[in-house]
Formats: sequence, C-alpha cells, structure tokens
Amino acid sequence: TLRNRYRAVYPPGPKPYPVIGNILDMVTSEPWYLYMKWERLYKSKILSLKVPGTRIYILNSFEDAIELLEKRAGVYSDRPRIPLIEMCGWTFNTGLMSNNDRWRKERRVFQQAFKRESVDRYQPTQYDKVHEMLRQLLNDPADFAAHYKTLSAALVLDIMYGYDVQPKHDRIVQVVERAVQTLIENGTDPSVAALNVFPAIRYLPRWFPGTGFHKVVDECTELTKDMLNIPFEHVLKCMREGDTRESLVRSLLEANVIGEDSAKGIAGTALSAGTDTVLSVLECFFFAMALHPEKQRKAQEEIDRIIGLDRLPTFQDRESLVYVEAIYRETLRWLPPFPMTVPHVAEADDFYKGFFIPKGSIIYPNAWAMTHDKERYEDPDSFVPERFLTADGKLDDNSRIMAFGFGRRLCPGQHLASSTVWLTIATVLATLDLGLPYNLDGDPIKFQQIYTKADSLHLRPYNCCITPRSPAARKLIEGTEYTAGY
Ligand code: HEM
Repeated sequence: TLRNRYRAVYPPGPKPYPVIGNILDMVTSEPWYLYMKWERLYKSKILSLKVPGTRIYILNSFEDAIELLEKRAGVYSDRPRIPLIEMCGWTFNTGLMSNNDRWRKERRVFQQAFKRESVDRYQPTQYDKVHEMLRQLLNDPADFAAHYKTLSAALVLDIMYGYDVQPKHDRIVQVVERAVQTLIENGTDPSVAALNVFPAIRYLPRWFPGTGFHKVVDECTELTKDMLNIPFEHVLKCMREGDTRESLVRSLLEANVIGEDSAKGIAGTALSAGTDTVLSVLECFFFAMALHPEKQRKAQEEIDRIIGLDRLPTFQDRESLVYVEAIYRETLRWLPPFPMTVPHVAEADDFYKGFFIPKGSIIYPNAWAMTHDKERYEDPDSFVPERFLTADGKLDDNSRIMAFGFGRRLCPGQHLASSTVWLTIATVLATLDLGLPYNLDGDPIKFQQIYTKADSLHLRPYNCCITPRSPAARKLIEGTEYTAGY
C-alpha cells in the first residue's frame, strides 16, 4: 500500500539515539538558528526529529507551511499535549486546546470579537492607551520600556475586563507578565513538548534528581490562578456594584451562552496571547528605530508631508503612510515574537513531497527561518523597511505577516495587534526622536548583543534618549490629555 511504500521515508535530520531519539539534539536556546543550520547541513527545508512516541517536523519554508497547514488544514489543526502546560493549569488556554468542540466554540468568540470589521470598535481604547504612553514617554523618557510594556497589557485588560491599569507597577500587569514569562521560558521548548511521552515524570517525588520543574510548576500554577482570577473578579465586582463599564467578559457573561469557565478562559487566553507578543513587537520597533536614525527621519518626512505638524496620525492615515507601513511589516519580519510560532499536530497520516508524516506528528513552523530566508529577503538580518517598497515607492503585495502563524490556528488577534502596533509606530515617529541605543555602562550597542534566551523574543534592557521632535510635537502630546479616546 501507499503507506507501506512511504513508511520509512522521513525528512532528514540528525541521527537519533536509542530510546531518547533526538531529544538531546534539540536542547538549545534559540533553536530556530539550529534548524537553519540543519537545513544547510541536510539540504532540506523540511526536517524531522525522532522523539519517544512521535516525530517532530520542522518547516523552514513558507511554501511548505502554506501547503500543509493551510491547504491541508483539515489534517493539521490540532495541538500537541504538553504536560508542563497542563500541569501549570493552562488547560484554560484556547490557543493550546486540542481540535475539539470547546476550542471551536471559543475560537468563534475570538473571531467574532476581533475580526477585521469588529476591531474598529476598539479604536477609542487604542487612542486612549497609545496617547497615555506618549505622555509617559514625554514625562519620564528614561523608563521608556516600562511605558510600552504598560500599553501592551493596558489594551487587553481594558477590552477584556474594562480594567484601567496604573501607569507603572500595576499589580495585574505584574501578575500577567510573571505568569506568561514563567510558562514561556519553561514550557514552549520543543524538547519540553517531547516530555509528552513521559507523562509519568510528573509523579516522581520531589527529591528525585532532575525534577526541579516541580518548583517551576508550583510557581506557575499559583501565578496562573492569579492571572485568571484577579481581573475576572474585577468584572464581577463592577457588575455587582452597578458599574456600566463594558467589556468582553461582561458581555459574554450577560449573553450567557458560553459559560463562566469559558468566559474566564477566553479572557485569560487573550491576556497571555496578546500581551507578551505585542510587547515583544514594540520592543523590537523601539530598538530598530534607535539603531537606525536615518529610518526615523525618512518616516518623519513622510508623516510631516502627508499629515502636517498640527495633528497626530489616526487610523484613517494608515493607507497613505506607506513607509510607516513598511516599518510595521519589517519589524514583524525582522524579529517575529514567537520564532517557532506554536506547534500544530497531524490528525491523520499524510504524505508530502515523498515523505511520510504519521498521525500525531508535531509540526513546528520555523517562522524565523521563513522571515530570514535569503531567497525571499536579501540581507535578512538587517532592518530594511525599503524591501517592502516597489521601485516607484508603493507598497509591494508581500503583506502576509508570517509571525501570525497559519491555517485554522492563525492568530485571531492579528487585526487588533496590527492596529495597536501601527498606531504606536505612527504616533511615536510623529512626535519623538529616539537616540542611539547604549548599554547600562554607557557604551554603544549593536544588534547581536541584546538577545535574551527565552523562546519568546525579548530584548535585554538598554538606554536610549527619547526627546520630543519639536515644541509643537510636545504640545500635540500634551494635548492628548484632553482628547482622550476621541
Ligand atoms: C503582534 C502580536 C501577536 C503575534 C505575533 C501573535 C502570534 C500568534 C501566533 C504565531 C499564534 C499561533 C498560530 C498558529 O498556530 O499557527 C497565535 C495564536 C493565537 N493568538 Fe496571537 N499573536 C499576537 C497578538 C494576539 C492578540 C492581541 C490576541 C488577542 C486579543 C491574540 C490571540 C491569539 C489566540 C487566541 C491564539 C490561538 C489561536 C488558536 O489556537 O486557535 N494574539 N498568535
């Protein structure tokens, strides 16, 4: 049969050891680089690794990801079971659920709330929060990183829970950050996904060597509960007290079609999927601009020419600000927040390009490899917004943002994320100048020196002088205090 004929033909990869397979080969920080190295070594953009009980497939090419995860979405829309994630109480997370009824129901809620035509309703909140950040950047520029961090959480907390964050050190923002960071740093590595097949590990006693993750699990479980419950209680309290403030959680509870558990889980999912990611993109944008004053100038010329100096950019300007759009695309290309996106799982045996992909295989789209593919992007490690412009200065049709993933699991928050990031880019460039980045000792820094070693991208802290572009720009920022959320 077909299956027998293909059975043994798997994509290339390092030779597996008995029992543990390739687990040791995968234990590395920044695995996306390793998989690009293997692509050259094994001369294949599809790689496979043996882990006990299943196989992991790495897709380094955009075309293969489209072919499998989109054209064959009927086969590739499941998620792996990752014990660490379940043990930490992350079963609430819509994005990590198997392809089942609950996932489909909750995903529909996301799509309804955040589809392209729906996100306009959040514009007042977006203006409000982005302008608040501009004022913070003006008044307290040295702490710039704290301000866009606040923005990333403030937006989701407002939309989901009707909760107003403190400009700094907000309790809920800190809980969310720690819950997400603890989990991401420990739980999304492909090598941890491989633990799948040793679920018994969780029953090992705490003194057993190599079970240090119990501590991680306990900490993570506590943080997760707080992340789910604290903002949710806020909604219940507001409702009890007759506060009329709207929020998605409130409308889900009032409509009473999805149940309290799902409402809570959906909101927690938005927090965990939509805060850290947006933060990562904003970090990359600020850093890219600090590194490239000439790109700031170019965007500022465009903004001044098209909008003038007497108002801030609004969403209506998006289509006419071509270079700003190119900066948006380039930021998500240059440093995609989840370089390995989120794994999909094959729900049936499949064959592709002569390779066998058995049911249960875990598929990692290597978004980093796709956005740093030399055949697609010249000099991919450099930040060059111009690559998205045609010779006559128009945007090219390469608008697909690979960082949002693929197929039926494609990020449903992409329109909200896109408009928030865009408004930040446009208003920051319209009003502020970012100086060159320097480290905490005062020395200038370059790109290579700034990576942290978590799976979601974050940049090490650095310094940067942020100043208003002109007295008029300062006035524009200060004026937002009175036009909040127009
Ligand atoms: C720039 C910011 C963001 C990036 C780069 C991003 C990226 C991603 C990626 C790569 C996935 C997995 C896609 C796949 O499996 O192929 C995903 C899933 C998801 N994202 Fe986002 N995301 C962002 C912002 C947001 C926001 C703001 C929200 C919510 C309001 C959100 C909600 C979700 C949800 C619910 C899923 C799970 C989808 C599912 O499994 O059905 N994301 N995102």
